[in-house]
Amino acid sequence: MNDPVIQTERLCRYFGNRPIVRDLDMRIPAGQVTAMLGLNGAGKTTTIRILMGLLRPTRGSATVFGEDTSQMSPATRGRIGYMVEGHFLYPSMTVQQCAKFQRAGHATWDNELFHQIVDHFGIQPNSRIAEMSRGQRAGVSLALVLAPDPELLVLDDPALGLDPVSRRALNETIVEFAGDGKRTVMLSTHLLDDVERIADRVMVLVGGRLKVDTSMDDFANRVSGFAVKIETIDRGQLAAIPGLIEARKVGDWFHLSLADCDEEATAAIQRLCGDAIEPIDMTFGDGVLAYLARERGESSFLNLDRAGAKR
Ligand SMILES: Nc1ncnc2c1ncn2[C@@H]1O[C@H](COP(=O)(O)OP(=O)(O)OP(=O)(O)O)[C@@H](O)[C@H]1O
Repeated sequence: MNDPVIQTERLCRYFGNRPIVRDLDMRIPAGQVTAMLGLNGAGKTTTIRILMGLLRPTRGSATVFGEDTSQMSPATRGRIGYMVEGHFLYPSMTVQQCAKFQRAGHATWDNELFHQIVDHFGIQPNSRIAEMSRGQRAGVSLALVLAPDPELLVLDDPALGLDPVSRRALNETIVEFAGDGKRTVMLSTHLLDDVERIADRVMVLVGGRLKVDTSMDDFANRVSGFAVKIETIDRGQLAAIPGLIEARKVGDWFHLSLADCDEEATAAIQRLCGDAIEPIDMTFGDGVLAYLARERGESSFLNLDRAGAKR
């Protein structure tokens, strides 16, 4: 098997005495699009900043192209395109000036590619950054990052605040870039629909820990849902269900989401409610939400009916 492009081992990062990234063992294979999901504050940007050599780990290690990220050589850095959250660009520059400024720092620069991407976002090359929409600025940032033809593209929440048309342009550009399987993309995002469209792999960070790291197909096969008819379940009973991700009360039913459901798990559920079990079709979004809602700690006993009645 090929060496992973990104690898972390027991990676930890504290801010003060707060653990933000915890024991992360991550392997990002070459030639795939990997999406990192997680609630606000889960540690996605912190992880990316460590991978880009901008932040040192408190413990553990991170390598990109086999090189320790805290001592990354300029040659390795040159193989990476990194687009930061918020797409910072100098407001007074025009698009062309941005390109001229950026290409001076890169031996490889594909000007035609730069202009194709800019055009795809509906941007005129002589427009000034200060006069652009957020989506257009994202387009310029992406073009600046892709024009040097990086082998690894790292995008931190690239779709933040973009309208649907700009988002589509962004997704199409990412897919096109990764398309031939020679380049690797890692992005953090909150947009589950986009992940389904463009990602090959998904990671879910929960409270700084990696709870999911798998292919999209595997994720769909490994997360299952059941509706069980039972008045109440206590925490002890929930703890006895192996692989339980989340339990939500919906009307007279509890909806249970499970990872890697096996006979033992099914038997544990049957002990609770006999045959009053119905399988639920779980979408990708349902599966991810089960992990994320559990993290927020509000969902285990959420009764949607009651929530509705309060309004
Ligand atoms: N330099 C810093 N000093 C202290 N705390 C920090 C620092 N950088 C990040 N944090 C804290 O670490 C936590 C994780 O932040 P991070 O930006 O990694 O989350 P995230 O998963 O990217 O969130 P979002 O989805 O909102 O972008 C947050 O609580 C944040 O306030």
